[in-house]
Amino acid sequence: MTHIDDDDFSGAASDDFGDASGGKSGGHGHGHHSYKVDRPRIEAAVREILIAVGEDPDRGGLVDTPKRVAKAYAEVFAGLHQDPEHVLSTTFDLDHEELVLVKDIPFYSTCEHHLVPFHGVAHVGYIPSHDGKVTGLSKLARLVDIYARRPQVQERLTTQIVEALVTHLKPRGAIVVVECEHMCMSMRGIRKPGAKTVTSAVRGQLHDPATRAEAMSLILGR
Ligand SMILES: Nc1nc2c(ncn2[C@@H]2O[C@H](COP(=O)(O)OP(=O)(O)OP(=O)(O)O)[C@@H](O)[C@H]2O)c(=O)[nH]1
Ligand SMILES: [Zn+2]
Repeated sequence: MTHIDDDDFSGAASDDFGDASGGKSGGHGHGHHSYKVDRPRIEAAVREILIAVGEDPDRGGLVDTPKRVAKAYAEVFAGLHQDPEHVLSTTFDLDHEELVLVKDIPFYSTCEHHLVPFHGVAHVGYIPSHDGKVTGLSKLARLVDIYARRPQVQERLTTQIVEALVTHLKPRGAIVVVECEHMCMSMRGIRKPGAKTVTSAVRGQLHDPATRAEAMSLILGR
């Protein structure tokens, strides 16, 4: 398999994400990982967890669970093996030097502290520069997924998205706002369902108060 797109999980029977970076090394920021999702290892671990919580991993409803979880993890953590540079390499010659904003991009991520989901929406905007690049709108949503499909914390998710924009599009400014509910705060622990965490990261001209206020009013205006 030479390239994995978000839609390619019909082919999840193959675990080899080895060349998902398009042959480039570096840029994925996870050089210490092997490029493979080791499904048998996940299966063995899940079986252990089932035993450890007091379940019978051999009962009918659970026999295939380790396999299912391994398949699901390969999908949920696929972003570890995907390269943002590759996604943002589709660019257009458009003479647009004003704000481009895709808002309310829904996503699911996994809290790296508890390995339970956190989910919500991301708002991703940038101001192209004359010598910078304009990319396809869907690519901004793909960028969100690449970083969401990893063990994450919300703060890092937010800054990784904005940094990828800065690095690969060289915009005059960039803004990312992420609003999430963390299941680790809803279903366990402090148990506050509905509590929302909002994080933002701005770069370049979006630091300017008027520009930032304009972006924020577009983001928050429902
Ligand atoms: N900053 C940040 N914290 C997070 C995120 N996701 C989960 N957390 C927090 O990570 C913290 C882990 O705290 P610990 O005290 O080590 O773990 P814990 O005993 O399970 O904590 P409780 O959740 O309070 O029960 C908790 O406060 C979580 O709310 C995130 O994306 N960003
Ligand atoms: Zn958590």
